[in-house]
Amino acid sequence: AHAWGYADHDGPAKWVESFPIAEGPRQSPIDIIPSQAQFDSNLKQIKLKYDPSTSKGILNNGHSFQVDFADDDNKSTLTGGPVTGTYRLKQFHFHWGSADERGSEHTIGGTKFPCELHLVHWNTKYANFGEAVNKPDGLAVVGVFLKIGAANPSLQKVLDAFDAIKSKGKQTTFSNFDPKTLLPPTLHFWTYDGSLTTPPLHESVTWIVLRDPISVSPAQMGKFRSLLFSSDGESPRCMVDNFRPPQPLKGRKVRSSFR
Ligand SMILES: NS(=O)(=O)c1ccc(C(=O)NCc2cccc(F)c2F)cc1
Ligand SMILES: [Zn+2]
Repeated sequence: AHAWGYADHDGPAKWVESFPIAEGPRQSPIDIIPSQAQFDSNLKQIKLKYDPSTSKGILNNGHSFQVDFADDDNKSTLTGGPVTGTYRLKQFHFHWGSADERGSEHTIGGTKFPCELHLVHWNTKYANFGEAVNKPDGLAVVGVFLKIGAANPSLQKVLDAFDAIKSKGKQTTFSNFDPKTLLPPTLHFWTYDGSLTTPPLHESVTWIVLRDPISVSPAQMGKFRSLLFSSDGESPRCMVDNFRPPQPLKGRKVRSSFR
């Protein structure tokens, strides 16, 4: 079985054994070097239209936790930015560290953030997520950095559901949540062609990494670290450091929507 994780025995350095694309030409995440990004005046603003009624549930999948959305119509979509057509919101999830000095997947000039939010969207030119997930233009993921500061009330709504999803496989309903409340004040972004940052590492993602972070308090980061990788009955393993380190750029260009 393709059991993978973030420990020494099954972590990012080992993924290539089962997923050779781990050494492919468009792997994610990357280190974004702002001075080497190319401003592209043809990049449109990204338009995120999210309907809170599409939020369904929250699940601990043993690698992270995710909030899932109904994606049977165009109620919650991403358009504009670097993408053509309409991409539907499927889920959002996070990656975080065991301490505030690490946790993000993308880095900015080598700077790591304590946490990174990923809003996952699939291209409606394909029938569904499963069809889109391995196509070169199949997915668009918006990445948002979290920076230590004031407690984030919108994030707190998500964290308040954690008692019901502490261990792997647990899920509960999560209704009427508006992911727009997790976005920073401006949608300036960097964009590049990349991949899923977890196995199967499909090279199917147009990455849209927002320049501005949102806030998270130290106590809220502590709540993230209270989740477990392990399922009930197994010896408890704290869900921390569930991030892949930056991968080689291999000649790719990173474009910016801002000067
Ligand atoms: N961190 S990220 O934003 O790059 C990322 C986003 C989505 C997925 C995912 O959906 N995985 C499960 C999954 C389910 C069905 C089919 C798949 F290929 C698959 F990867 C993995 C990583
Ligand atoms: Zn992710």
